[in-house]
Amino acid sequence: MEIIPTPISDLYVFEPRVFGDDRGFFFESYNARAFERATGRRPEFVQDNHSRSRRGVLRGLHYQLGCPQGKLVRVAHGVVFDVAVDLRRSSSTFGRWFGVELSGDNKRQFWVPEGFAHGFLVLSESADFLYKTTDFYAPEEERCIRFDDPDLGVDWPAVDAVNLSDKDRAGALFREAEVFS
Ligand SMILES: Cc1cn([C@H]2C[C@H](O)[C@@H](COP(=O)(O)OP(=O)(O)O[C@H]3O[C@@H](C)C(=O)[C@@H](O)[C@H]3O)O2)c(=O)[nH]c1=O
Repeated sequence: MEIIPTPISDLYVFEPRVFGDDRGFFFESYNARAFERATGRRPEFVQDNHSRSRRGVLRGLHYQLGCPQGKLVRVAHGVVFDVAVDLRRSSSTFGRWFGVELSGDNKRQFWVPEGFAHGFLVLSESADFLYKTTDFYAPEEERCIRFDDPDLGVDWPAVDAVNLSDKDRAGALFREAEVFS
């Protein structure tokens, strides 16, 4: 597994070693030892999630204020632009975002630890998005920041139309959002 550091501390992109042969391919989609070597952590993942979205769907930018979740995310089929925003006030990169293309072809994974907001935009006809989380879903703790917040200025790839849930359309401005210490 290749570890690709990012300009934001604790945020990593992983590229697994893929073994292809005439049957197809094999790769380890999670290995606790390799994860610990890369991040210095061996979290207990308690939930695995899978969503499917059409082209132009944008889910985010989401986080849980209480019960914050670290998320190890990947795409099994399709292409997305995946974004994490540092919401840790004490961080030197507070308010900065980082984005990476994740696809069924590049098999890249993105580790988004607790203290970040997370979202993605689907660039292919559809995308199957899979992720492991370090805490359980806690709807009362869910928060959403607008994907197009002017202070964050995330440079999303252009799509014909962005498809948002009602919840995400009502996302907060970054400057008014509750964040982490
Ligand atoms: C996230 C989640 C949703 N649900 C339910 C609630 C709701 O009825 C339905 C759809 O929920 P949402 O619209 O919140 O799903 P979605 O917009 O896909 O939410 C996800 O977005 C990405 C970007 C993340 O980072 C995730 O942590 C999560 O917030 O699924 C669960 O039962 N468990 C869960 O863990």
